[in-house]
Amino acid sequence: MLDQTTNLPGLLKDPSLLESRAYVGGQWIDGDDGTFEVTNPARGDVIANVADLSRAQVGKAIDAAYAAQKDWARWTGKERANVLRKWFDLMMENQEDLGKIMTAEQGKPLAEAKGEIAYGASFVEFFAEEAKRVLGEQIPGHGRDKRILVMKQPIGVAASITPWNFPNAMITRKAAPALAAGCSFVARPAAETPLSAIALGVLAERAGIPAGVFNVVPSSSSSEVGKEFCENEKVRKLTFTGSTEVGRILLRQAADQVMKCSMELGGNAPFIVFDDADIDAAVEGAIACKFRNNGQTCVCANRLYVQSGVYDEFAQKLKAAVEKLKVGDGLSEDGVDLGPLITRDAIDKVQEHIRDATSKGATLILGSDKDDADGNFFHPAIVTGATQEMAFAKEETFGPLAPLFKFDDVDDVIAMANDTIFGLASYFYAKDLSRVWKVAEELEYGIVGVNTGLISTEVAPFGGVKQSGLGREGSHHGIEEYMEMKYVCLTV
Ligand SMILES: NC(=O)C1=CN([C@@H]2O[C@H](COP(=O)(O)OP(=O)(O)OC[C@H]3O[C@@H](n4cnc5c(N)ncnc54)[C@H](OP(=O)(O)O)[C@@H]3O)[C@@H](O)[C@H]2O)C=CC1
Ligand SMILES: O=C(O)[C@H](O)CS(=O)(=O)O
Repeated sequence: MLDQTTNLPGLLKDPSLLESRAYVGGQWIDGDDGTFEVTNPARGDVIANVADLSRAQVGKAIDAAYAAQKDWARWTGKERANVLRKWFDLMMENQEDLGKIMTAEQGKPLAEAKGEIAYGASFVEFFAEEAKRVLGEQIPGHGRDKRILVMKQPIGVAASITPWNFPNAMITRKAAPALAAGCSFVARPAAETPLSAIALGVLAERAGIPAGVFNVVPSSSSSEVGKEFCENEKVRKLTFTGSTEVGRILLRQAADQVMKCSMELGGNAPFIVFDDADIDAAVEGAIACKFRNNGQTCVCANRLYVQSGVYDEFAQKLKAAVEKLKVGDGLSEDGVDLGPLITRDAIDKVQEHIRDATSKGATLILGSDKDDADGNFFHPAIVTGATQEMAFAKEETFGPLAPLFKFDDVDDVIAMANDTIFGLASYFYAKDLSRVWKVAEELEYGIVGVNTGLISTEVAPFGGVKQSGLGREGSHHGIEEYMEMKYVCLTV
């Protein structure tokens, strides 16, 4: 660990954004279960002691959301749009401070954290606009005296459980469409990164979002909160981003109420480079796709398949590019590309995958399976000679390891790419148009990046197939997750 303490309030233009209480029903409250520590993963020091809410207090937040929702739904779409737009404006006005809070609790370099604030804010901006465009239908009746109306109405109270890797955007990607639709919202952030979520509550209050419409319930016990969300009859929608393992738990719990769920779960993205690819562009895309957030995203390339004719060139150019990446403390050093991993466990998993691969014949051409720095820092690694028998072919590494697989035939690589229970993001680089169509159609994934390694945007429907999830977030489709459709049959 770096021997330096984090004076976070001293870094902020507006220290009041650094709140450690919960935001429930428009009130700032302490936790009945005391507080839990939030640490800086780069330095290991405690940066905040955050309110630890009990399950009963989470129940009270649900009550507040339930009480506020009906009136919020009576606002016009434009009225909701105006306060959401104000929320967006406040996020962007405070981008620097929100970025510093995120880097302090999550570790990503400040530039990347500020980028996430803009990304997270873009969902608020987008769904502020969508709030005015929730349309119903009139369908020609099945009888001369029948008139058919289709209404779209907000589902009610929505509850979210989100991970530490995108502490701002994973909440706004859910809360923005929910609020735009006229739902109220209870957000439970990851215990590793609650400060960014609480800061969203500070700005929601300033934006004029009514008390009880947006609530933040930090807690050290995620399972208790999950049970409250799934068992409380006032909750009508559960939206989760995280591992498939936890997604399964929540789906089982939500089944008792047949609750409407959105699940953004794990991935194992293939990144395929064909021999007609622009190799330099493919290397640039691989860096962006593999090492974004230090490999800690569900859409990061987890397996890199390179056609044999360009394998050596790609491996050499990728190694040269990765060697230039700077590892360091995103709060105190300029030009840092890779911050710390979130925990020691995250490092252990990367090391485990490297050792598994080399024990099965892979070659480590960059990096080490040992920590080369104290604490949570781990330098990026590349292995060649990767095969489908190695752990990363089935498990998500969720860290800075790039395994290179060699292939010859297009049908073989599609089969290998699809040989996983996951189906979130996939990528490939090629120029031949018939090959592009064939591969894009045959990859079994919710997202396909063609000649790009970055696919994250508020205007597109983000989500997975197979065991990577249910539903879509972002785009005009995203608001449907928070609406119910009502068919009215009028006899006239
Ligand atoms: N598809 C996507 O968009 C994303 C997928 N992921 C996947 O998640 C994994 C890594 O992220 P990670 O945060 O560790 O994932 P986890 O699934 O462990 O945690 C995600 C969230 O769920 C909470 N949680 C954990 N167990 C329970 C439970 N029993 N009931 C209710 N909530 C629970 C966690 O709380 P706490 O941390 O406080 O325990 C956290 O807030 C990877 O597999 C990654 O692919 C991650 C981010 C995005
Ligand atoms: O949690 C994640 O990994 C995100 O869903 C990835 S992205 O939407 O920020 O690309």
